[in-house]
Amino acid sequence: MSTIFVRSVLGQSRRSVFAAPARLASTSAKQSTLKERLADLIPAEIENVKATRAAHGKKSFGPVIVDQLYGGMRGLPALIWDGSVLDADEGIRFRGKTIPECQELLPKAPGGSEPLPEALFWLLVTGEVPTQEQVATLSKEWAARSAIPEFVEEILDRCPPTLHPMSQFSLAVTALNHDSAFAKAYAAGISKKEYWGPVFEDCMDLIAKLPNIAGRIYRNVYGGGKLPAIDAEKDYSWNLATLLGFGDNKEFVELMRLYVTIHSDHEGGNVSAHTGKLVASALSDPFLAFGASLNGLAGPLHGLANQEVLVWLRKMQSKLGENASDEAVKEYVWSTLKAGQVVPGYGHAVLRKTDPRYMAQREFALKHLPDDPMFKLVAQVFKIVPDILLAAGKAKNPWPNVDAHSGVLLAHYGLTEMQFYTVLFGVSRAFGVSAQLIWDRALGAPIERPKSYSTAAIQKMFANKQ
Ligand SMILES: CC(=O)SCCNC(=O)CCNC(=O)[C@H](O)C(C)(C)COP(=O)(O)OP(=O)(O)OC[C@H]1O[C@@H](n2cnc3c(N)ncnc32)[C@H](O)[C@@H]1OP(=O)(O)O
Ligand SMILES: O=C([O-])CC(=O)C(=O)O
Repeated sequence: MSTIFVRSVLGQSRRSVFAAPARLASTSAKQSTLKERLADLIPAEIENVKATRAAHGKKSFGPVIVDQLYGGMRGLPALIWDGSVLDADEGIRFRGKTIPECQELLPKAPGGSEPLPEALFWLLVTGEVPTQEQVATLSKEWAARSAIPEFVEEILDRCPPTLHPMSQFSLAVTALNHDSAFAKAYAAGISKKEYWGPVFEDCMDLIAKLPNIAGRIYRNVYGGGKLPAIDAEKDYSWNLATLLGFGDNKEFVELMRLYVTIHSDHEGGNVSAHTGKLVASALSDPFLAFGASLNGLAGPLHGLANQEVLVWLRKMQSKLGENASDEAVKEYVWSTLKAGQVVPGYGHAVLRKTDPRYMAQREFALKHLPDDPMFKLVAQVFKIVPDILLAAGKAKNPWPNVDAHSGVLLAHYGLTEMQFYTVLFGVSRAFGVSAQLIWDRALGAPIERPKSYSTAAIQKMFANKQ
């Protein structure tokens, strides 16, 4: 447990569960399951939050300026989420750990070198690095929960292949609400204090069922035959890769482990995470909440950008041919801007440096596919775009984000269907949203309801106060 104490107004010392660096779960938790470990941690964190609110609840957290009301609430401090924090220059930390630290510390598959997403989920939920055994137990538990109801299979089978994979994904996830443990428990009159238990069960089911949903969408839309069964002896990413038809490619399986780990969470305010939190604050169950997250992730300024990047690169390639000169690429980038379009994969609402998720994927490419022509184009664009965005003078961040790199890795291994890419992002984002929903219910987070103002009210408020 943490060594950092928060002093409450009652003068009692409170332990902050998550204030100290993550430590090995084995030292404090023996071999408990994730749910048992969470049950241990919740009471102390409830007290920690109470103490923090008692000590600081009435203090100002800085001014709000009118531009923030009109400007997408950029930078407005408005949410609490301990699972991950985003620094504008450094990028994301999961429970205090950078991506390279996660790559080093989290358990890996036998013979693998990328972290297992199971371990990342344990870290997000508990703040602790799990043991190899705890991770293996989680893989097995997810495999055991992986089957999707027949009627959800039928919904997917009835979707026209022309329906975007993200719409199919959102439909299927929403329909899982049919068997929600939380919705049933709520209808039966569960006490507020117990909410987190069935929400945890729903989140475990949600994550577990996503490979079957993603695999079915992929095979329905793009062909590829009957969906194989989940193998309970294998990890989540191996199963995901296998259901997509790429399980026999070890490098692709490793890519899935890295991909699902790094796309999982990006603090609380991004569109998909915040949407899930908002919808669940009305006590909609995790399937309804995550369905809504997916609908946000499907927007081109958010998760769909990974599809848009590859579409844009392919268009560039077909116009300029392979091995285009820097001058030709520059001209192409300018033509995108002059047409009033964004350069997909560049810029960010918070980041002001190159996204470390981009760098992790670049490292993967340098290790496994340094000569891939499309990777070379991505690297060439990386050299060229930032200067152009700076010269154009609008984007606050000219550097690449995570979406600038993911598509080229997937395409290298033969997953060339760009419209499917955001589904994989969604599988990963379920990890972060789930961890957040579990903690929100454990800590009794209330329904969200910020205040909106009319422009007339703003004008009246500041009339004669120039
Ligand atoms: C997983 C993720 O969600 S990562 C983000 C994925 N999205 C993309 O890659 C799409 C391209 N990027 C963008 O559209 C933006 O940079 C966003 C949506 C990511 C961030 O938006 P904002 O926080 O509003 O960015 P910012 O404050 O820098 O925007 C200022 C101006 O620069 C423009 N701008 C920002 N990024 C870009 C870009 N990549 N290309 C062209 N123009 C850009 C904005 O459109 C805006 O123009 P406007 O004043 O005419 O409205
Ligand atoms: O943080 C954001 O706003 C967008 C993003 O990169 C993510 O959600 O992964």
